[in-house]
Amino acid sequence: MKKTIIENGTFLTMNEEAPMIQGCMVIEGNRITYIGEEAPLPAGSYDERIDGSGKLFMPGLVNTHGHAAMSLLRGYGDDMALQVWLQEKMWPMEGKFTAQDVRAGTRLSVLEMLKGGTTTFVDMYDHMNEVANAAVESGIRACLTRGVIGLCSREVQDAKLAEAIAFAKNWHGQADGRITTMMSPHSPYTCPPDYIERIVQAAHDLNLPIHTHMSETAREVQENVDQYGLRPVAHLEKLGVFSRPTLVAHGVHLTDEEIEVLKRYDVRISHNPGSNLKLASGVARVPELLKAGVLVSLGTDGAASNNNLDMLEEVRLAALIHKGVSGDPVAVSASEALKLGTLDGARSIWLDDVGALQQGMKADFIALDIDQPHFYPRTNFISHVVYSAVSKDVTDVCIDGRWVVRKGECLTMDEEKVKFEAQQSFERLTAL
Ligand SMILES: CSC[C@H]1O[C@@H](n2cnc3c(O)ncnc32)[C@H](O)[C@@H]1O
Ligand SMILES: [Zn+2]
Repeated sequence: MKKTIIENGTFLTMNEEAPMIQGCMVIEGNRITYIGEEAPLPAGSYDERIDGSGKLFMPGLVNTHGHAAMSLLRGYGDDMALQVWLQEKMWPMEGKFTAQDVRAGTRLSVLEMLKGGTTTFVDMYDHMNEVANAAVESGIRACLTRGVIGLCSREVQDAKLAEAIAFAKNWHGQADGRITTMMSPHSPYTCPPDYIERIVQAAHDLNLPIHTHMSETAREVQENVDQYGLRPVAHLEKLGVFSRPTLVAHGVHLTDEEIEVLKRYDVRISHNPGSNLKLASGVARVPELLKAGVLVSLGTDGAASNNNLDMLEEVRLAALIHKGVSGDPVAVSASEALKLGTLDGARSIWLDDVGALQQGMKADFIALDIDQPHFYPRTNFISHVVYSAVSKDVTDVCIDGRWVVRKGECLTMDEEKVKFEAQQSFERLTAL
């Protein structure tokens, strides 16, 4: 098994016992086997020695909600509210997407995410074999789910559910365990109650978690009350969704009581600050969720509502917006925000061995070039990463012990080809 040592590095570990280490880290196969001030073995004992001076090493960022293929629609429907944006812009265009388009859009997104330091992403979409193949090819870690919208005939519902089940079964644990799967009713407003119940049953049968959009806008909450007499949290609780491990995207409009319900069921919330701001959906009650002990993580959502997949930006937004709306400068601290984007992201998708630089953890980490003006003076690197760093600072990315980005270049994907094919797909779609 190959043994690599990174020497003379600055390590931001996300391990509370030793948050910052100046020293070295050893990787054997796909695991971190040592991190500390002194090298554990003589220099000649390693297959590879990497000089980490001038670099900050930290866990890879974990993007817990998105629709990668939607990068094809970046800039296609700006400055609109969610329902209008979905109905008038996204769904008509997505209706024209072929598997090839999903492949092109997903590969573009994966390239962007890798270069910006994201090592794991969650994706809910259609044509998911293309998404899984992009994960295999690129080396990224992924938690994937065929999202289903049930506003269609029973036959089409059946076909979509069968496809979601087959996808989840076939891909769970693939790519050396880098791929895991979930089951996804898109939302309470796009899936009739009996369809949600059938998806929950399938998740039980497959022993898989559920991922869904919920309580993203005030309008959605009101319409749920009008249609079903319940707010979305009570509605999904009644349909048994929370009887499965659940990751909810958005959760913007929640009452104190609903936060308690989510805590009781250990439901996890993917906070998508950039997308929520852009779609004017509101600001999630993250300080209250954290105070109640709900596990919160960060997501970009699709690039059509963000409009990038820059997780460092989401970390910064998470640290900033809650100060702004509450008037409390410690509403979400820098270290809390960074935890949401790394360790808690991994925990939110039930990955217990990624998200920190620690002995025994999977080797999913990134390096930032800290020999730049905005990282000086070298005082508090947690502060510098959250408030000063930009995605361009990411120079190297290692996932599952494999380098996928070195010196800013993706080693697993042909960048020019990926960009060309995405442009071609967009042009074909808009010409139709
Ligand atoms: C069934 S595949 C996923 C589906 O979700 C749509 N989508 C993208 N962003 C959002 C969002 O913020 N809220 C709800 N739905 C969203 C996307 O267009 C796909 O159709
Ligand atoms: Zn979404």
